[in-house]
Amino acid sequence: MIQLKNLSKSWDDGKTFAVKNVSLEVPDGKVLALLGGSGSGKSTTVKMINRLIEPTSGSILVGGEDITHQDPVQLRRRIGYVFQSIGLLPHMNVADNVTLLLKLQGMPAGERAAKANQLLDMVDLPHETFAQRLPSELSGGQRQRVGFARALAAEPKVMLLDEPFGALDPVTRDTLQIEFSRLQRSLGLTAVIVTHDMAEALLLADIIAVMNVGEILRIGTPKELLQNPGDDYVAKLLETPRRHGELVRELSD
Ligand SMILES: Nc1ncnc2c1ncn2[C@@H]1O[C@H](COP(=O)(O)OP(=O)(O)OP(=O)(O)O)[C@@H](O)[C@H]1O
Repeated sequence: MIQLKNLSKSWDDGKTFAVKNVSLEVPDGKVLALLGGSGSGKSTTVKMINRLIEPTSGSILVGGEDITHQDPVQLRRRIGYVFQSIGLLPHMNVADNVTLLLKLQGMPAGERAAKANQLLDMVDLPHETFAQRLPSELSGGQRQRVGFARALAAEPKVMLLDEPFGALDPVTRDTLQIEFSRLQRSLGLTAVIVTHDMAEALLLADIIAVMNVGEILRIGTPKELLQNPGDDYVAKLLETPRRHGELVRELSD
């Protein structure tokens, strides 16, 4: 569903590369986690898939079509995008935020309201309670749910998620991760999720691509990485969730 071929991005005429020669594939209905430290090129990679950033070289195919020459606005209607700061419009209520894109596409108000209700219920924000609220009247986790509902409004097949759970407390994060997995599977979404948290990648992804200084160090299923990290940095990233798991097990014995 998503194919990146030798994708690179340089901001300074090839002196340094934010993303260098990245090739990967995400099959239909699967989740790929882009994992790595700060500045490793994760966000830049994701933003090239919906053309928020133009690649320096390489190609991107979505659903078999090269998207590098597609109209960015049309493209972004087909690709849901969820990011940490969410970007809800503060003066607009939740229902209008969720269906803003559909309004721009000309959907009549009545239909839009029904769609907003359906989307809010889907992300576990009962519309009777939440549809008319302003973003400032929501918790961080609730706001992130609105972000998901908005990304799902145009019924995309592909979702890009840039650290969607990063700013949430651990319990809310855990709940939203589980709900995201449920929605992703039931809707058959193909997704790329950016994270710096190995535990999150292990839990959510079918494929994990570990990035460092713009390049992919290692790509494989969670099981493949756990069985054979294949690289010191990858082994180090796997250490923390492993140690936490062992510690909790010891304490509960
Ligand atoms: N507009 C820009 N101009 C110049 N350099 C940029 C620009 N945007 C990003 N970079 C550089 O590209 C590199 C990769 O940035 P990117 O945001 O993709 O990293 P990241 O892995 O998503 O990091 P984080 O986890 O901190 O969000 C960084 O060194 C960054 O400074």
